[in-house]
Amino acid sequence: MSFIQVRNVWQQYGDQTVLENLRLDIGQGEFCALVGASGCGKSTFLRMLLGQERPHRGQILLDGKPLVAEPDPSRGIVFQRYSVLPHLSVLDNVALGLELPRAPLLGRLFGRAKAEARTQAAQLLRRVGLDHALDKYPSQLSGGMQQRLAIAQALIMKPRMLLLDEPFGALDPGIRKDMHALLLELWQETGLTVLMVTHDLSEGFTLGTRLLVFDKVRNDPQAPGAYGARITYDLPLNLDRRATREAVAALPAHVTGALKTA
Ligand SMILES: Nc1ncnc2c1ncn2[C@@H]1O[C@H](COP(=O)(O)OP(=O)(O)OP(=O)(O)O)[C@@H](O)[C@H]1O
Repeated sequence: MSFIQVRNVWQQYGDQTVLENLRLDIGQGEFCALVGASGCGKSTFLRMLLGQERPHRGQILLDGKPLVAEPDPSRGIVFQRYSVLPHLSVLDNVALGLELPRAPLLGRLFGRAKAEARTQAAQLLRRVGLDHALDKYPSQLSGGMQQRLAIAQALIMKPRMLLLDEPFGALDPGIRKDMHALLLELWQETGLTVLMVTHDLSEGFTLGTRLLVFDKVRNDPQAPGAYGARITYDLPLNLDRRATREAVAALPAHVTGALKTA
């Protein structure tokens, strides 16, 4: 059974149909790049997967069960900008994700639990290359560093699905390349299912194991809101990389641990 099943999903706001009849199966560990014209509903689709909004019609299933229409730790999201909290340090931005669910009233843990949350956060920040910036504030970070922080913030909850809405759109080409490498490494290591909206087709081709093209094929000038976008192309990509990841995932843990250290 597919991890994500999208069954005849429609979305509309007032009398404007945005998405029509999306049908899609996504397996655990796929990396889907979503492309399409501006305004055709890609972010709307991510918001439905996140549980921020419900489909107007149709259903989304996760592991065969209806998706709960509220944010849930199994789903992490990174936006192009403004994902991180400006008044918290880098370390606190990431540790907060662990603290909030465990201490919902005060929002903070104390003693050993707090130390553990901070140690875990610091380890992940080292993994994304931010170990030298734990006490800095987001405004003191470059764009690339802020996105590393946003990725760490999303990953600390160990989500199964990572949703990325043009995460590298505001970055310089050199920094983008570094971020691509980091994202692929994290994807390879974690078995995450990734859905990434991008306006850069080459980025989609480089990173994705699958390219989903959203397009509005029907248009009625008399009723501009009548039709929405559909997925018009669903192309498999980078099959070698997918196969490599599957082969790595099949190796015993002691071997992969040694590989990572190496
Ligand atoms: N909450 C909302 N209420 C009303 N209309 C909305 C709402 N959210 C999105 N829309 C409309 O739905 C359409 C799709 O928007 P969406 O942001 O999903 O497109 P997109 O493909 O992600 O665009 P872009 O590539 O420019 O980010 C737009 O016309 C937008 O104005």
